Amino acid sequence: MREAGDTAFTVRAPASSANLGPGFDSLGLSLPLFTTVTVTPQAVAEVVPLGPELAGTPADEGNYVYQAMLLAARQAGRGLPSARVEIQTEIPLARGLGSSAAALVAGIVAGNEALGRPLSEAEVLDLAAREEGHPDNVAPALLGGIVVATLDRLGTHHVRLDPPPHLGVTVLIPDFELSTSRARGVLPGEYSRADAVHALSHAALLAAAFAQGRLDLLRHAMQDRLHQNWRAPLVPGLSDILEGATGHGALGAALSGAGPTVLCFHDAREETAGLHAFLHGVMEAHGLTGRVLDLPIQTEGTVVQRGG
Ligand SMILES: Nc1ncnc2c1ncn2[C@@H]1O[C@H](COP(=O)(O)OP(=O)(O)O)[C@@H](O)[C@H]1O
Ligand SMILES: N[C@@H](CCOP(=O)(O)O)C(=O)O
Repeated sequence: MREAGDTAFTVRAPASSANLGPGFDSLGLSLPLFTTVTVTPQAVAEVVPLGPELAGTPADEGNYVYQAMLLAARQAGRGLPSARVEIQTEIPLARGLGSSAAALVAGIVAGNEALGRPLSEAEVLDLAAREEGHPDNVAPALLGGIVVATLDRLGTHHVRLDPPPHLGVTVLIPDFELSTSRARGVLPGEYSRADAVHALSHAALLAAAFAQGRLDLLRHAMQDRLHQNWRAPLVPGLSDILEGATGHGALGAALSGAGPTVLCFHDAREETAGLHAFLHGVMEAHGLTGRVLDLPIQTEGTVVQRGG
Protein backbone atom coordinates (compact mmCIF):
# COMPACT_ATOMS: atom_id res chain seq x y z
CA MET A 1 0.00 0.00 0.00
CA ARG A 2 1.45 3.40 -1.03
CA GLU A 3 0.92 6.20 1.47
CA ALA A 4 1.30 10.01 1.14
CA GLY A 5 4.84 10.26 2.52
CA ASP A 6 5.55 9.85 6.23
CA THR A 7 3.87 12.90 7.68
CA ALA A 8 0.69 14.89 7.34
CA PHE A 9 0.87 18.19 5.49
CA THR A 10 -1.40 21.16 4.86
CA VAL A 11 -1.84 23.18 1.67
CA ARG A 12 -3.35 26.67 1.86
CA ALA A 13 -4.50 28.43 -1.33
CA PRO A 14 -5.89 31.99 -1.41
CA ALA A 15 -8.97 33.51 -3.03
CA SER A 16 -8.58 35.57 -6.19
CA SER A 17 -10.37 38.32 -8.06
CA ALA A 18 -10.11 37.97 -11.83
CA ASN A 19 -10.53 40.37 -14.77
CA LEU A 20 -10.27 43.65 -12.75
CA GLY A 21 -12.42 45.23 -15.48
CA PRO A 22 -10.81 44.85 -18.92
CA GLY A 23 -8.38 41.99 -18.17
CA PHE A 24 -10.90 39.30 -19.07
CA ASP A 25 -9.36 35.82 -18.61
CA SER A 26 -5.90 37.38 -18.27
CA LEU A 27 -5.50 39.54 -15.14
CA GLY A 28 -6.16 38.76 -11.47
CA LEU A 29 -5.04 39.35 -7.91
CA SER A 30 -4.89 37.33 -4.74
CA LEU A 31 -6.97 37.99 -1.59
CA PRO A 32 -6.49 36.75 1.99
CA LEU A 33 -9.37 34.27 2.28
CA PHE A 34 -8.18 30.67 2.15
CA THR A 35 -8.98 27.10 1.17
CA THR A 36 -7.04 24.66 3.32
CA VAL A 37 -6.43 21.00 2.48
CA THR A 38 -4.89 18.69 5.09
CA VAL A 39 -3.51 15.38 3.83
CA THR A 40 -2.84 12.64 6.38
CA PRO A 41 -1.42 9.34 5.15
CA GLN A 42 -3.65 6.37 6.02
CA ALA A 43 -4.47 2.97 4.55
CA VAL A 44 -7.87 3.97 3.10
CA ALA A 45 -8.63 7.08 1.01
CA GLU A 46 -11.13 9.39 2.69
CA VAL A 47 -12.43 12.84 1.65
CA VAL A 48 -13.83 15.08 4.39
CA PRO A 49 -15.24 18.52 3.50
CA LEU A 50 -15.65 20.52 6.71
CA GLY A 51 -17.79 23.54 7.62
CA PRO A 52 -21.06 24.99 6.32
CA GLU A 53 -19.61 26.49 3.10
CA LEU A 54 -18.67 23.00 1.84
CA ALA A 55 -21.84 21.25 3.03
CA GLY A 56 -23.04 20.67 -0.56
CA THR A 57 -19.72 19.31 -1.91
CA PRO A 58 -19.05 15.58 -2.32
CA ALA A 59 -17.55 13.70 0.65
CA ASP A 60 -15.95 11.15 -1.64
CA GLU A 61 -13.49 10.86 -4.51
CA GLY A 62 -15.79 12.99 -6.70
CA ASN A 63 -14.83 16.08 -4.67
CA TYR A 64 -13.19 18.74 -6.87
CA VAL A 65 -10.14 18.97 -4.58
CA TYR A 66 -9.59 15.20 -4.71
CA GLN A 67 -10.10 15.23 -8.49
CA ALA A 68 -7.38 17.88 -8.69
CA MET A 69 -5.05 15.67 -6.62
CA LEU A 70 -5.70 12.83 -9.08
CA LEU A 71 -5.02 15.22 -11.99
CA ALA A 72 -1.58 16.01 -10.56
CA ALA A 73 -0.87 12.29 -10.11
CA ARG A 74 -1.96 11.54 -13.70
CA GLN A 75 0.22 14.37 -15.00
CA ALA A 76 3.16 12.92 -13.09
CA GLY A 77 2.36 9.42 -14.41
CA ARG A 78 1.99 8.06 -10.87
CA GLY A 79 -0.71 6.63 -8.59
CA LEU A 80 -1.99 8.83 -5.75
CA PRO A 81 -0.97 7.50 -2.31
CA SER A 82 -3.95 6.79 -0.04
CA ALA A 83 -4.72 9.43 2.56
CA ARG A 84 -7.40 11.22 4.56
CA VAL A 85 -8.04 14.56 2.82
CA GLU A 86 -9.74 17.25 4.92
CA ILE A 87 -10.95 20.39 3.16
CA GLN A 88 -11.97 23.70 4.71
CA THR A 89 -12.64 27.07 3.11
CA GLU A 90 -13.21 30.72 4.02
CA ILE A 91 -13.94 31.56 0.37
CA PRO A 92 -17.66 31.84 -0.35
CA LEU A 93 -18.55 29.55 -3.27
CA ALA A 94 -19.82 30.82 -6.64
CA ARG A 95 -19.39 34.52 -5.76
CA GLY A 96 -16.57 35.49 -8.16
CA LEU A 97 -13.77 35.07 -5.62
CA GLY A 98 -12.08 32.09 -7.23
CA SER A 99 -13.24 29.31 -4.89
CA SER A 100 -12.96 26.76 -7.69
CA ALA A 101 -9.47 28.00 -8.63
CA ALA A 102 -8.34 27.79 -5.00
CA ALA A 103 -9.76 24.24 -4.75
CA LEU A 104 -8.06 23.25 -8.02
CA VAL A 105 -4.68 24.75 -7.13
CA ALA A 106 -4.77 23.41 -3.56
CA GLY A 107 -5.64 19.94 -4.90
CA ILE A 108 -2.92 19.92 -7.57
CA VAL A 109 -0.32 21.19 -5.11
CA ALA A 110 -1.48 18.59 -2.54
CA GLY A 111 -1.28 15.76 -5.09
CA ASN A 112 2.16 16.92 -6.17
CA GLU A 113 3.36 17.19 -2.56
CA ALA A 114 2.06 13.69 -1.75
CA LEU A 115 4.21 12.34 -4.58
CA GLY A 116 7.40 14.17 -3.56
CA ARG A 117 6.92 17.15 -5.93
CA PRO A 118 7.52 15.63 -9.38
CA LEU A 119 5.88 18.70 -11.02
CA SER A 120 7.65 22.07 -11.15
CA GLU A 121 5.81 25.28 -10.26
CA ALA A 122 5.47 26.11 -13.97
CA GLU A 123 3.95 22.67 -14.62
CA VAL A 124 1.52 23.09 -11.71
CA LEU A 125 0.46 26.50 -13.08
CA ASP A 126 0.03 25.21 -16.61
CA LEU A 127 -1.94 22.15 -15.47
CA ALA A 128 -4.27 24.35 -13.37
CA ALA A 129 -4.73 26.94 -16.13
CA ARG A 130 -5.57 24.27 -18.72
CA GLU A 131 -8.02 22.59 -16.38
CA GLU A 132 -9.77 25.88 -15.52
CA GLY A 133 -9.58 27.08 -19.17
CA HIS A 134 -8.14 30.49 -18.27
CA PRO A 135 -5.22 31.50 -16.03
CA ASP A 136 -6.58 34.67 -14.35
CA ASN A 137 -7.68 33.00 -11.08
CA VAL A 138 -5.27 30.08 -10.81
CA ALA A 139 -2.14 32.22 -11.39
CA PRO A 140 -2.74 34.59 -8.43
CA ALA A 141 -4.03 31.65 -6.35
CA LEU A 142 -0.70 29.86 -6.89
CA LEU A 143 1.67 32.85 -6.91
CA GLY A 144 -0.01 35.62 -4.86
CA GLY A 145 0.11 39.32 -5.76
CA ILE A 146 -1.21 40.64 -9.08
CA VAL A 147 -0.64 38.38 -12.09
CA VAL A 148 -0.90 39.05 -15.83
CA ALA A 149 -1.08 35.73 -17.67
CA THR A 150 -1.87 34.11 -20.98
CA LEU A 151 -2.35 30.50 -21.96
CA ASP A 152 -1.31 29.17 -25.37
CA ARG A 153 -0.34 25.85 -26.87
CA LEU A 154 3.25 26.25 -25.61
CA GLY A 155 2.36 26.97 -21.99
CA THR A 156 1.09 29.51 -19.47
CA HIS A 157 3.15 32.69 -19.65
CA HIS A 158 2.89 35.19 -16.83
CA VAL A 159 4.31 38.18 -15.00
CA ARG A 160 3.69 38.44 -11.27
CA LEU A 161 3.70 41.93 -9.77
CA ASP A 162 3.91 42.97 -6.15
CA PRO A 163 0.93 45.21 -5.42
CA PRO A 164 1.68 48.94 -5.53
CA PRO A 165 2.09 50.51 -2.07
CA HIS A 166 -1.18 51.61 -0.41
CA LEU A 167 -3.44 49.77 -2.85
CA GLY A 168 -6.31 48.29 -0.83
CA VAL A 169 -9.37 46.33 -1.92
CA THR A 170 -12.99 46.67 -0.82
CA VAL A 171 -15.29 43.81 -1.82
CA LEU A 172 -19.06 43.70 -1.73
CA ILE A 173 -19.97 40.01 -1.47
CA PRO A 174 -23.71 39.51 -2.05
CA ASP A 175 -25.48 36.65 -0.31
CA PHE A 176 -26.54 34.99 -3.57
CA GLU A 177 -24.55 32.59 -5.75
CA LEU A 178 -23.83 32.94 -9.48
CA SER A 179 -21.94 30.08 -11.12
CA THR A 180 -19.09 31.04 -13.42
CA SER A 181 -20.48 28.80 -16.15
CA ARG A 182 -23.83 30.64 -16.10
CA ALA A 183 -22.09 34.04 -16.18
CA ARG A 184 -19.88 32.92 -19.10
CA GLY A 185 -22.96 31.66 -20.91
CA VAL A 186 -24.38 35.18 -21.36
CA LEU A 187 -21.31 36.53 -23.18
CA PRO A 188 -21.36 37.03 -26.95
CA GLY A 189 -19.25 34.83 -29.21
CA GLU A 190 -17.87 37.75 -31.23
CA TYR A 191 -16.91 41.39 -30.64
CA SER A 192 -16.37 44.36 -32.94
CA ARG A 193 -12.90 45.68 -33.76
CA ALA A 194 -13.72 48.80 -31.72
CA ASP A 195 -14.48 46.66 -28.66
CA ALA A 196 -11.31 44.60 -29.20
CA VAL A 197 -9.18 47.77 -29.38
CA HIS A 198 -10.96 49.16 -26.32
CA ALA A 199 -10.24 45.95 -24.39
CA LEU A 200 -6.59 45.57 -25.29
CA SER A 201 -5.74 49.25 -24.76
CA HIS A 202 -7.41 49.32 -21.35
CA ALA A 203 -6.00 45.97 -20.19
CA ALA A 204 -2.49 47.00 -21.30
CA LEU A 205 -2.84 50.36 -19.53
CA LEU A 206 -4.11 48.65 -16.37
CA ALA A 207 -1.15 46.23 -16.26
CA ALA A 208 1.27 49.12 -16.81
CA ALA A 209 -0.49 51.22 -14.14
CA PHE A 210 -0.07 48.37 -11.60
CA ALA A 211 3.58 47.96 -12.58
CA GLN A 212 4.32 51.67 -12.05
CA GLY A 213 2.02 52.24 -9.06
CA ARG A 214 -0.08 54.74 -11.04
CA LEU A 215 -3.18 54.57 -8.84
CA ASP A 216 -4.50 57.74 -10.53
CA LEU A 217 -4.95 55.76 -13.77
CA LEU A 218 -7.05 52.93 -12.33
CA ARG A 219 -10.44 54.58 -12.85
CA HIS A 220 -9.67 55.09 -16.56
CA ALA A 221 -7.84 51.81 -17.15
CA MET A 222 -10.55 49.65 -15.50
CA GLN A 223 -13.20 50.42 -18.14
CA ASP A 224 -14.49 47.27 -19.83
CA ARG A 225 -16.70 46.40 -22.79
CA LEU A 226 -16.15 42.64 -22.99
CA HIS A 227 -18.14 41.21 -20.11
CA GLN A 228 -19.52 43.55 -17.45
CA ASN A 229 -22.43 45.01 -19.49
CA TRP A 230 -23.53 41.52 -20.47
CA ARG A 231 -23.40 40.28 -16.90
CA ALA A 232 -25.05 43.35 -15.35
CA PRO A 233 -28.59 41.86 -15.61
CA LEU A 234 -27.37 38.96 -13.42
CA VAL A 235 -25.91 41.28 -10.77
CA PRO A 236 -28.41 43.85 -9.45
CA GLY A 237 -26.63 47.09 -8.51
CA LEU A 238 -23.50 46.41 -10.57
CA SER A 239 -24.09 49.32 -12.98
CA ASP A 240 -24.76 51.71 -10.06
CA ILE A 241 -21.47 50.71 -8.44
CA LEU A 242 -19.44 50.94 -11.66
CA GLU A 243 -20.85 54.43 -12.27
CA GLY A 244 -20.80 55.75 -8.70
CA ALA A 245 -17.93 54.15 -6.75
CA THR A 246 -15.22 56.63 -7.76
CA GLY A 247 -17.51 59.44 -6.52
CA HIS A 248 -17.41 57.78 -3.07
CA GLY A 249 -13.67 57.30 -2.60
CA ALA A 250 -12.93 54.27 -4.82
CA LEU A 251 -9.91 54.40 -7.15
CA GLY A 252 -11.76 52.14 -9.60
CA ALA A 253 -14.39 49.39 -9.59
CA ALA A 254 -15.04 46.13 -11.41
CA LEU A 255 -17.08 42.95 -11.30
CA SER A 256 -14.94 40.40 -9.43
CA GLY A 257 -14.43 37.42 -11.74
CA ALA A 258 -17.81 36.35 -13.09
CA GLY A 259 -19.58 37.95 -10.10
CA PRO A 260 -21.69 38.58 -8.18
CA THR A 261 -18.97 40.06 -5.93
CA VAL A 262 -17.94 43.60 -6.90
CA LEU A 263 -14.39 44.83 -6.23
CA CYS A 264 -13.36 48.43 -5.58
CA PHE A 265 -9.80 49.64 -5.12
CA HIS A 266 -9.11 52.19 -2.42
CA ASP A 267 -6.10 54.07 -1.10
CA ALA A 268 -5.30 52.21 2.14
CA ARG A 269 -4.22 55.52 3.77
CA GLU A 270 -7.78 56.88 3.38
CA GLU A 271 -11.00 56.18 5.30
CA THR A 272 -13.39 53.78 3.53
CA ALA A 273 -16.51 54.59 5.58
CA GLY A 274 -18.03 56.67 2.71
CA LEU A 275 -17.42 53.85 0.21
CA HIS A 276 -18.96 51.29 2.58
CA ALA A 277 -22.05 53.50 3.09
CA PHE A 278 -22.41 53.84 -0.70
CA LEU A 279 -22.10 50.06 -1.27
CA HIS A 280 -24.59 49.24 1.50
CA GLY A 281 -26.95 51.85 0.02
CA VAL A 282 -26.77 50.18 -3.42
CA MET A 283 -27.53 46.80 -1.86
CA GLU A 284 -30.48 48.22 0.04
CA ALA A 285 -31.84 49.96 -3.09
CA HIS A 286 -31.80 46.59 -4.90
CA GLY A 287 -33.21 44.56 -2.01
CA LEU A 288 -29.96 42.62 -1.56
CA THR A 289 -28.06 41.49 1.52
CA GLY A 290 -24.35 40.85 1.69
CA ARG A 291 -21.04 41.78 3.28
CA VAL A 292 -18.64 44.64 2.59
CA LEU A 293 -15.01 43.89 3.52
CA ASP A 294 -11.72 45.80 3.27
CA LEU A 295 -8.86 43.46 2.42
CA PRO A 296 -5.19 43.89 1.53
CA ILE A 297 -3.88 42.20 -1.61
CA GLN A 298 -2.40 38.84 -0.58
CA THR A 299 1.24 38.68 -1.64
CA GLU A 300 1.91 35.05 -0.67
CA GLY A 301 0.41 32.43 -2.95
CA THR A 302 -0.22 28.76 -2.17
CA VAL A 303 1.87 27.40 0.70
CA VAL A 304 2.59 23.90 1.99
CA GLN A 305 3.25 23.26 5.67
CA ARG A 306 4.59 19.94 6.95
CA GLY A 307 4.68 18.56 10.46
CA GLY A 308 4.04 20.73 13.50
N1 LIG B 1 -13.24 23.75 -1.55
C1 LIG B 1 -14.02 23.20 -2.47
N2 LIG B 1 -14.26 21.88 -2.44
C2 LIG B 1 -15.04 21.31 -3.38
N3 LIG B 1 -15.62 21.98 -4.40
C3 LIG B 1 -15.42 23.28 -4.47
C4 LIG B 1 -14.61 23.97 -3.52
N4 LIG B 1 -14.58 25.27 -3.87
C5 LIG B 1 -15.32 25.39 -4.98
N5 LIG B 1 -15.83 24.22 -5.34
C6 LIG B 1 -16.69 23.95 -6.50
O1 LIG B 1 -16.64 25.07 -7.36
C7 LIG B 1 -17.96 25.63 -7.56
C8 LIG B 1 -17.89 27.14 -7.67
O2 LIG B 1 -17.12 27.45 -8.81
P1 LIG B 1 -17.46 28.69 -9.72
O3 LIG B 1 -18.88 28.62 -10.20
O4 LIG B 1 -16.38 28.74 -10.75
O5 LIG B 1 -17.38 29.93 -8.74
P2 LIG B 1 -16.14 30.67 -8.03
O6 LIG B 1 -14.89 29.96 -8.46
O7 LIG B 1 -16.23 32.06 -8.53
O8 LIG B 1 -16.40 30.59 -6.56
C9 LIG B 1 -18.73 25.19 -6.32
O9 LIG B 1 -20.11 25.16 -6.55
C10 LIG B 1 -18.14 23.80 -6.09
O10 LIG B 1 -18.72 22.86 -6.97
N1 LIG C 1 -12.30 35.33 -16.40
C1 LIG C 1 -13.30 34.51 -15.74
C2 LIG C 1 -13.09 34.61 -14.25
C3 LIG C 1 -14.06 33.79 -13.43
O1 LIG C 1 -13.77 34.02 -12.07
P1 LIG C 1 -14.64 33.36 -10.90
O2 LIG C 1 -13.98 33.79 -9.64
O3 LIG C 1 -16.02 33.90 -11.05
O4 LIG C 1 -14.58 31.87 -11.11
C4 LIG C 1 -14.69 35.02 -16.13
O5 LIG C 1 -14.89 36.21 -16.06
O6 LIG C 1 -15.53 34.18 -16.50
